Amino acid sequence: MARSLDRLYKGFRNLVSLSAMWSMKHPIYSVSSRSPSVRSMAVLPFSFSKPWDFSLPNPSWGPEMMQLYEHYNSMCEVETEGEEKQESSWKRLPGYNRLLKYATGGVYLSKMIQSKARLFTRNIREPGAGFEYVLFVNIKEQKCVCILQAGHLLEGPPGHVHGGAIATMIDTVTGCLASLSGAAMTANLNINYRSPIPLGSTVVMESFLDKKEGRKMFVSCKVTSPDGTKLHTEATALFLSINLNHLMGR
Ligand SMILES: CCCCCCCCCCCCCC(=O)SCCNC(=O)CCNC(=O)[C@H](O)C(C)(C)COP(=O)(O)OP(=O)(O)OC[C@H]1O[C@@H](n2cnc3c(N)ncnc32)[C@H](O)[C@@H]1OP(=O)(O)O
Repeated sequence: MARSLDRLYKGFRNLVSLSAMWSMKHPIYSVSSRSPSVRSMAVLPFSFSKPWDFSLPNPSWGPEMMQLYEHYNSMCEVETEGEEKQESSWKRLPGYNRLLKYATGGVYLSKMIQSKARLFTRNIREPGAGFEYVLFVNIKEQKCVCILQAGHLLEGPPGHVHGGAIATMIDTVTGCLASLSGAAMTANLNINYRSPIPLGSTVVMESFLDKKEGRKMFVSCKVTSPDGTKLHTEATALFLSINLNHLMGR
């Protein structure tokens, strides 16, 4: 069973990298209209064969989100050094609302794969209402950047983002970085909230792998305004790499 779980995790990672390669080969459509039909029209040809990728632009994205997206997405393109073409160390990660939808694993996985289960950060269907975000990873530098536009359903203090929603995103970004080389779970998360994040605004979340000691990964995260002048939140986290049997309670 351990082998089938490992295959499942590898399958998921392959899906991630294939989709990332696919998205690099097919330029993202430009968002010039605010009409909600723009996204559905543009995505339609692929929606039957591919799961919906939430980390592509949609009409709810404001100019700051689009600008940041284009900036980081351009870094994912192939780098040219003289005549030599080199693969960029930046990758955009596609975002799906289910991790295990396409997995097969028989009876052992039936406990984990529930048809109604959805990834917490991707379960609000209305574009712009919840977490609009894209993750970019740099494997060489062990760094993860997330651009986030926080929607109106994430309110905590009036007009501002809920601290739990910020924590959720920090866990997601640091968790993504910690999981690059295999499954990992959050053991500890420390957060300092420095300045409130207005609803509807866009922020940049940068996460670094500070130290690795055996199974322990010490990761930090900083949330700032797009130009980096305003610090919103700082966090440190401890992740432990796990064998996927851990999720089966074995
Ligand atoms: C998973 C699939 C991922 C797919 C990727 C999609 C990305 C999606 C992004 C979403 C991502 C979202 C991510 C999420 O939301 S993950 C969901 C939130 N996290 C959890 O639910 C985790 C619950 N806890 C556990 O399962 C276990 O406690 C873990 C696995 C963490 C450790 O239990 P395990 O039995 O394995 O280890 P151990 O107890 O022998 O300890 C080993 C060592 O670690 C040290 N230690 C342990 N705990 C702490 C602590 N709190 N502070 C300081 N140190 C701690 C301990 O002292 C020892 O050190 P030493 O004595 O050896 O020196």
